[in-house]
Amino acid sequence: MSEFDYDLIIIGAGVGGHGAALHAVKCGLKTAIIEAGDMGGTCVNRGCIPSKALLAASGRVREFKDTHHLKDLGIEVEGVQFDRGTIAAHALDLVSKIQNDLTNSLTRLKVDIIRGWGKVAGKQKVTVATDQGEKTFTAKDIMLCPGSIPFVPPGIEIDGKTVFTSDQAVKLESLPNWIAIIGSGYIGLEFSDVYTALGCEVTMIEALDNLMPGFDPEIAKIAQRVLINPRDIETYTGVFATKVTPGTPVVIELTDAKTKEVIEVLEVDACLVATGRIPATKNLGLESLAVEIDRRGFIPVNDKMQVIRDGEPISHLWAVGDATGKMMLAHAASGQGVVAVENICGRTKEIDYRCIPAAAFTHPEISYVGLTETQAKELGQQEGFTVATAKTYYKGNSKALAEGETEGMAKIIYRKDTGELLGVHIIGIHASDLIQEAANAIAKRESVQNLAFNVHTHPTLSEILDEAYKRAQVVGV
Ligand SMILES: Cc1cc2nc3c(=O)[nH]c(=O)nc-3n(C[C@H](O)[C@H](O)[C@H](O)COP(=O)(O)OP(=O)(O)OC[C@H]3O[C@@H](n4cnc5c(N)ncnc54)[C@H](O)[C@@H]3O)c2cc1C
Ligand SMILES: NC(=O)c1ccc[n+]([C@@H]2O[C@H](COP(=O)([O-])OP(=O)(O)OC[C@H]3O[C@@H](n4cnc5c(N)ncnc54)[C@H](O)[C@@H]3O)[C@@H](O)[C@H]2O)c1
Repeated sequence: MSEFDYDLIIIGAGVGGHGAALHAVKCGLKTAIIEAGDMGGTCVNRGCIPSKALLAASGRVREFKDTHHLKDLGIEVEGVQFDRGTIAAHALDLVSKIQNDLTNSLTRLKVDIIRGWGKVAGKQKVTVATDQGEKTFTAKDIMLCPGSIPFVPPGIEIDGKTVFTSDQAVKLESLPNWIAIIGSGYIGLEFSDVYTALGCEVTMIEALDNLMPGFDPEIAKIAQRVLINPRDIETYTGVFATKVTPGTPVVIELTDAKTKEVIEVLEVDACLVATGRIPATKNLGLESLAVEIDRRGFIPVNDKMQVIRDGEPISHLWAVGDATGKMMLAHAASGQGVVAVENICGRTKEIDYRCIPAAAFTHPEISYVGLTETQAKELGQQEGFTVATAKTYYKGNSKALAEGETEGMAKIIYRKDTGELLGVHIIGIHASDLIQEAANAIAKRESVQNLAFNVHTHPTLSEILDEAYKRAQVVGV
């Protein structure tokens, strides 16, 4: 008989907590998961799932509206009709299905689901504020997976109707004629894709000097040409939205990032605030173990996912997911969860962020894995190697030509001496699927010259990467 109620208690049933719980059961750990809100967290309820459902429907509308493209394939479609409410319902139904599947997968595996607000209450102890009062549980190990919430800059007022974050946008309650989107990151980009496909006019406001600052600059340039310029999108860069007042109209004060002077006041029908996310690490009881969150509120962890205090791991305390601030992605969260459980079971494992891919599910898509060219060059300077790149284009690929979808590029970044693949960046149709091959290669630290021996199916888009590996020139071997 164990001295603890559980081997593992997980706080937060988002994808991080869920991934960890499934792996814990597989490893024979008696596991409980605590959730105060919706089972499945952000990804299932307010993130990946509903946004991809909206992108799927709006992407089809965009396709059917592209009469020139269809005509080239010999197809004529007259007048595309869509129903906003049904598109919104498709997203909502999918959320409900996946939420149920996720909850059932836990109950089937006999993971105890405890509903309420969980807090660390000292070493190997948690309390939960349930509907029946506070309960205390002990566990050999505790894993924190509280996730993140939208960041709303000061001066911006959210009313949830005319000024909102992605939490409300995924419900697609209206299609404003003119919507301002603040931020040109993942959420800004994906929602500009949805809104423009469904006929809304978009004004995109980005504080930094370039749109999509998180992406490789060459890819961002193509993205601007393909995803922004031909669409009903007006853009501001180097400009902060310093004051946003909800209402009819929504009033937005724009301030130059350098001069700090108000340069314009916009009046629009609605405003989506997509300015990043912050960790949900308040009221978690971290002080009971003297854990100090960092300046931005993230829980400090090492690559084994142990929580760090004064540079040293705290025994039996783990954290994964958005709250660790490493890579705010669903699959990164569950990958971290698996790593933590492996270490809990005594098998040393470290997370390898280099091989975790990311994708924006726009039409066409953008994806990447590993280092950017700048990061690779910095590493090269530190470690004494030269970096090279090779690029291939969708317009040279038979499958892309057959589809009539020739906008796009793949760029590979590698060590010129050993050929080790360091990073891959893709824009074009199915970029989110194509990146996985590169992620697997980087995980094994494979070289481009070996990757070039892999035979790819013809005619497929995968030949875009095949061609890039073959074009790469390695001098050291
Ligand atoms: C619009 C949008 C689209 C996205 N699209 C993608 C995508 O396509 N691909 C992708 O990889 N990522 C995407 N993401 C990011 C992804 O949703 C997150 O990276 C992921 O949800 C993080 O998982 P998590 O488990 O760390 O946290 P969360 O999913 O935020 O889950 C944390 C859970 O913990 C609960 N909780 C918090 N504190 C407590 C407490 N003290 N007690 C009890 N319960 C608590 C919360 O209620 C929540 O349910 C998207 C995000 C957004 C907003
Ligand atoms: N497909 C996906 O994987 C996916 C999709 C959506 C969200 N996400 C995750 O959700 C997180 C949040 O997404 P996001 O798009 O909100 O954040 P982001 O960090 O990707 O982009 C935010 C952008 O807003 C800009 N910004 C910040 N404050 C501003 C202001 N006051 N005025 C103008 N611009 C401002 C920033 O410079 C940045 O470019 C991301 O980190 C991402 O990991 C992932």
